[in-house]
Amino acid sequence: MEGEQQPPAAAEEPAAEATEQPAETTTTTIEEEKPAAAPADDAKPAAAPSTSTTATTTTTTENNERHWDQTNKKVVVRNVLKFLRPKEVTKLTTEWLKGKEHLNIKIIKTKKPPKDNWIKVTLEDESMVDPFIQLINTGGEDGKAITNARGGDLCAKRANEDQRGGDNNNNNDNNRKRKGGRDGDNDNDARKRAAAMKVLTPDEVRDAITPLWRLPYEEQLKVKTREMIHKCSMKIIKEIKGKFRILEQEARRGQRAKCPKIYEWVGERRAIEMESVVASPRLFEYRNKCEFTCGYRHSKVEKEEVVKVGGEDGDDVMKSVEDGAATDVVKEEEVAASEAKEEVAPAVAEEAILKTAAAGFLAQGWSGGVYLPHCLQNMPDWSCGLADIFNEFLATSSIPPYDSKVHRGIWRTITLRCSLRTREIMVIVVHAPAGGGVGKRDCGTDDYSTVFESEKQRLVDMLTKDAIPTPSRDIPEGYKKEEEETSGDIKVTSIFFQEYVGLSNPPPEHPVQHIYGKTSLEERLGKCTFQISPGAFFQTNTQGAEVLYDIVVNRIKEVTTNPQDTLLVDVCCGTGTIGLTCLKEGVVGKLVGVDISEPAIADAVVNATKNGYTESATTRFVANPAEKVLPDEMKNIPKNCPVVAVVDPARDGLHGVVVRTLRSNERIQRLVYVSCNPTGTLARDAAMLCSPPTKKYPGRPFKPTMSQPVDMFPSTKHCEMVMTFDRMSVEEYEQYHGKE
Ligand SMILES: C[S@@+](CC[C@H](N)C(=O)[O-])C[C@H]1O[C@@H](n2cnc3c(N)ncnc32)[C@H](O)[C@@H]1O
Repeated sequence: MEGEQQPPAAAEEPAAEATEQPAETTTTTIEEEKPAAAPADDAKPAAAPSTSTTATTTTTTENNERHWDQTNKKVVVRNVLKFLRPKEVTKLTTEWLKGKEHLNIKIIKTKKPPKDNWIKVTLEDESMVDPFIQLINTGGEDGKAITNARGGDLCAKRANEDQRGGDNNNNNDNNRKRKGGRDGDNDNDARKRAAAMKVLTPDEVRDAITPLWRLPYEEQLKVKTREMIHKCSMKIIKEIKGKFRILEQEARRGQRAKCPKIYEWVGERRAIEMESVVASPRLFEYRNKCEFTCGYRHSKVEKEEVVKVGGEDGDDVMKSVEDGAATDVVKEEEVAASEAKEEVAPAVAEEAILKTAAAGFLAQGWSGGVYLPHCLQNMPDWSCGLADIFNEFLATSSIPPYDSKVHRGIWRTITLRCSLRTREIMVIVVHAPAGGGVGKRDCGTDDYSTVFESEKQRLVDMLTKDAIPTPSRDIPEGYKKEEEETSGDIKVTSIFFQEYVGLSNPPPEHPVQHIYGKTSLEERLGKCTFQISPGAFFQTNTQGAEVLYDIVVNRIKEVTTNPQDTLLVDVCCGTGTIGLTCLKEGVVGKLVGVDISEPAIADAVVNATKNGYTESATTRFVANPAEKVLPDEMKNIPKNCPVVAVVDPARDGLHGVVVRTLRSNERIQRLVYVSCNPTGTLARDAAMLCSPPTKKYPGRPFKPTMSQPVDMFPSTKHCEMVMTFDRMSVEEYEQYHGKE
């Protein structure tokens, strides 16, 4: 997430600026090379079948394996050349296997970041991993080495043993060599580790997670408005001008007939007028979803209270003399034995830091341990109260937290979702298999199968037996307790466990195991009620979402002269929130929603009925990637039906096919783009929507006509944007491009 720096699992949260997408291609077998598929993110769920009826969600772990991450089938091959195109990557990997058909190795996917010299290869089956590694590292039976185009040796390793291309095992030999290469590097590493081991003060935690917290709210809004002007509207104009320049160059080279004159609006001083950021109705405790990482909390201990216990290999293990609570500390060292040697540099060990199993935020990366949410103004009391329960549980659990560096341990993340309006709380506990994470030891010391079920039950009891405790908060001055709209106890009403072996976070449709209470959360937003399943997206600031959706409703209302007959195409519709709100507000009469997430679409189908839309002619929800189904969905809309569109993609923005479809369907005169990444992917997509037509992006261009930022995350740098695009008129278009 951008400013807020929630732990990594928050799929819908703003994260770092969009980075260059690695080239990822899918091939089938070595004999039969299929054309490269569209780039897709590793973490993206597989395509779901198109459906207009209720999409059922698997709520058991029976089929877990089907969905599990393919970590065990992934190999990282290093020392390939940089800057290979997807086609070249496919060609290269096919060449590796040429003449080796008898080895029966099948590559199903490759991933190659353009600027790196490694390729991550996914094999069809785990049994192919060792022969493949052997082939790359030692050559074929003919003894012919497999090299890169310059004759350099390639080096293959299992992805879960490789640091940069796979994960984070610091014991990587290559790494050692690199680190040991220069003394200065070692010093730097030690310094970095020492800095990482520093225990942050509450102010420093707030600086890391809510970096604008020191500014009065009015100032925060000004900072965000300026950021939107410079990094969103000016960036879009720069990108559009860049596209004109490319067209000019192509025309000069004779690659196109002519280049149109630059559109007048693009050259204007304030080509995209940016409105001031609309304030969030709640400034504090606004989050309805909190995600905690399980790990170890670091706290300084008085030196007199600590004896250093020399581990077998001289490991620095600290033990509290006072209460004899060494077990947790020692346990962690056990779980991350090899890592601990690297982690605790001698200078650092002197600092006497006690580590206690806990859940919270990684305010300074994994090495710095987890920090409690109690000092953060945006965290509601209920989430801190639940964190207290989790911390009591973890500190007394015989099962350790997961260590993502060595992929060992069990408890991974905890997601809490709450509706203050219905007083319901949903808890989702993500854990590695009870038998051990992917980095488990052969000796079985990571196997917690015998105690896992009883520990699960103990946690459920702790979460549901009594009222949520009132946490003791450490909030700075100026914090005003928000007034609640409803009263009464807030209770944990549903609990899920989710087993996951992958290295990152589970995709939305990864199966969950329902353990307690209701199977979904109910939230009220505007005039609608929504069911939310564990894997479905929902805006994390409920009152902020009402402001956001109001703006969208008004932008749509402005152009629907005949609302009852108008159809809204809601791309990335989630649980149907925007579309159903528009129906309820009477600004459109029909709705087609598309979302890649099956659980979200299953919710959307229920939500349509919940809010009074039972007719299939009124609502249709499709569970599939928009790039796959939108072209046909658009074709199926009756010719005489007026259409408006809203898109609300995740941080990686719209797929090129979606931009092309929206752009080329000139019956869409207005497009409302809701973006959680206005300085990144919105700028990119806006330029593709507004530039002169090309073969790839045909159709009269759009123009941005209103840009309304909305603050959904006070105290953080993040900002949501509603940008309205209107189709350029035929007359204006002809001024630049002549008559068709
Ligand atoms: C920011 S959320 C918006 C959801 C909804 N509009 C709302 O406000 O609750 C982005 C949504 O995009 C969906 N998504 C991600 N990739 C997609 C794709 N390729 N096609 C369709 N939907 C996608 C996610 O599942 C998620 O529900």
